[in-house]
Amino acid sequence: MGVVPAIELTGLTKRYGPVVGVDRLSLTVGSGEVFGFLGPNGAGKTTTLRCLTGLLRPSEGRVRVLGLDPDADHRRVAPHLGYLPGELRLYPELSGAETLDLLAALQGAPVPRRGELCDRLGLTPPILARPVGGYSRGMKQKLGLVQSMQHDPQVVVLDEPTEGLDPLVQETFFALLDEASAAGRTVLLSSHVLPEVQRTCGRVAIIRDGRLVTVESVAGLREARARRIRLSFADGQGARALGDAERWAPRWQGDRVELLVPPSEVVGALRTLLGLAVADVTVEEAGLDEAFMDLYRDGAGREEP
Ligand SMILES: Nc1ncnc2c1ncn2[C@@H]1O[C@H](COP(=O)(O)OP(=O)(O)OP(=O)(O)O)[C@@H](O)[C@H]1O
Repeated sequence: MGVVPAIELTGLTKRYGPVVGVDRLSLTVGSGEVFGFLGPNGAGKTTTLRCLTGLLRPSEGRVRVLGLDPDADHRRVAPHLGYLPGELRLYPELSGAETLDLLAALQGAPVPRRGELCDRLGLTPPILARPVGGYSRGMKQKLGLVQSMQHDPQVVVLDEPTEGLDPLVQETFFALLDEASAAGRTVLLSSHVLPEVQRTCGRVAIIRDGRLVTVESVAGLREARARRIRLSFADGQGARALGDAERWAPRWQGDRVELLVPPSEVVGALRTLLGLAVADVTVEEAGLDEAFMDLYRDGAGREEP
């Protein structure tokens, strides 16, 4: 497919009557990327993924998967696209194997990876022979993962893929993502689980209220994250004036104070603070989840209309 991006959204807008699910979202994801899609509840993640897989028609804007319109060109896109919905609905009376056959027919492609994926995820032939109505939540999720990759698609779209999976199976899933990326496949992964995103994704987009807040590399987010400076004072006087350092929103607990300071300002902050009667000081990186949380909460960098 040459230089055609695996996924390209241009001004994607989806309205449900008066409710705007996604608002002018533009995003490009290249081949071989494992791309994270994050945002608080109701941010528009599922809506975006449904537009990407041709299940919803955009109100405005353009969606391209491998250069094709997944709505108008559904039959051409389907063999190259895998999708795990957030709420997988299955026919309870069909067996696991019949379910995979049915979904393969909809994908319109051979399923060269089905056996290997079932093996690795522990879906044995006796399990696959049972009706899925009797499957546990984790077993259903595994079946969902197998169907999303059984036809070895170029682009895999996963909505909350590790829901219900035990930690061992999650490790297998992470290995599958690494392998997919190494093989030049593209994975778009919507998730609320920050360590999972940190572990698997190269870049992440954060959306909020249907709008793109930021697109960042996970490494970039890590570098930009604030440093946590903790100071303690030995004289038992509790909270006191911190001079210039007040602007980093000090949080006091008795004689100890904590500040979150941008990396470029740490040295200046320490100069100011160490002029006070400090008994002890530590500086450490704040967690990546805090960087995410700030973006979730504030919508930093969000464009106004
Ligand atoms: N079928 C629908 N009819 C009306 N409004 C809808 C419909 N589907 C989604 N919405 C609205 O669109 C917005 C985005 O919802 P969406 O399900 O895409 O969010 P999400 O980011 O996937 O949320 P979550 O993390 O809770 O799954 C919400 O305000 C939601 O109420």
